Amino acid sequence: MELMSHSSAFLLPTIPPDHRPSLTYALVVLNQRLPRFTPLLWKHAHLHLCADGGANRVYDEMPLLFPHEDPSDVRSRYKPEVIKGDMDSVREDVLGFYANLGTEVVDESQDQDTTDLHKCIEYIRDFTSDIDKSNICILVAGALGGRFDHEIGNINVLCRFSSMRIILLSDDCLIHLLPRTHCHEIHIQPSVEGPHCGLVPIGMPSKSTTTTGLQWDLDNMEMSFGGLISTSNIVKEEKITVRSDSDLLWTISIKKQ
Ligand SMILES: Nc1ncnc2c1ncn2[C@@H]1O[C@H](COP(=O)(O)OP(=O)(O)OP(=O)(O)O)[C@@H](O)[C@H]1O
Ligand SMILES: Cc1ncc(C[n+]2csc(CCO)c2C)c(N)n1
Repeated sequence: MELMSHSSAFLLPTIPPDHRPSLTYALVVLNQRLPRFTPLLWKHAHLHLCADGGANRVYDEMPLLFPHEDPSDVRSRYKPEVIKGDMDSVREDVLGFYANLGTEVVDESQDQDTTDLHKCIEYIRDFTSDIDKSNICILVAGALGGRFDHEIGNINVLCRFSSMRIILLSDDCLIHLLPRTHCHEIHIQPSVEGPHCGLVPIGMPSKSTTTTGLQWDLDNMEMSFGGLISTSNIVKEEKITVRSDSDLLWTISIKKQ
């Protein structure tokens, strides 16, 4: 089975040049309070999208993260390339401001069956070549905490686009999928993440999951919702390995520095 490597190096000020896998990052900003490290994610990303009301957050809150700078300087520096959604949350003044700077606005108000995050992931999927697709990692800022229907909708996007690398982020933790098609190596960045972590089967029970590097490792164990899931686990080594017959969600805490 093919190996898939994961690392949260995007939370470091500079990504080590020899870092593997070498990925291209895209950032999607949602309509939730911006995580404090959003400027760092922005710097690492080559493409920046706002999901509908996410544009209000960039406009209103990016300047608050740079209290000593002129807000208009900050706003022109953090200009999204795309705003996409059903346009029921983004304010007219914000839309006008970014449209004037050249941001592409994609109005999908006719589609009331998919979320704004879903629409943004489709944009990235459809405008990325097949070669780039395997190299792209989508960071989603503001995806967790707040309204539970939104949170679970965001997690559902991980499952609907299970062949893409998508990482949901809040100030406190991150979540991504470990598809059952691969075995996984997770390279922990101890300066910025851990030690709390969890592994949760999603979609169907797991008959067999095996891990190394955790305080409570699983050895060919069954996991299911309503049965055993691994929460409040602790990373013990800098490399965690996971192999499962079911898709799993991996979550790890982000350190407050
Ligand atoms: N409280 C929240 N928790 C998690 N994600 C959120 C939250 N609020 C918004 N989002 C995310 O940001 C995206 C854009 O938010 P926005 O408020 O524009 O959505 P919306 O379509 O207006 O939702 P609704 O009509 O249900 O309020 C959503 O699709 C969702 O992914
Ligand atoms: C069964 C079902 N439940 C809820 C919605 C509503 N909905 C889901 S995504 C979305 C867009 C949010 O920007 C809206 C309004 C639906 N269409 N179908």
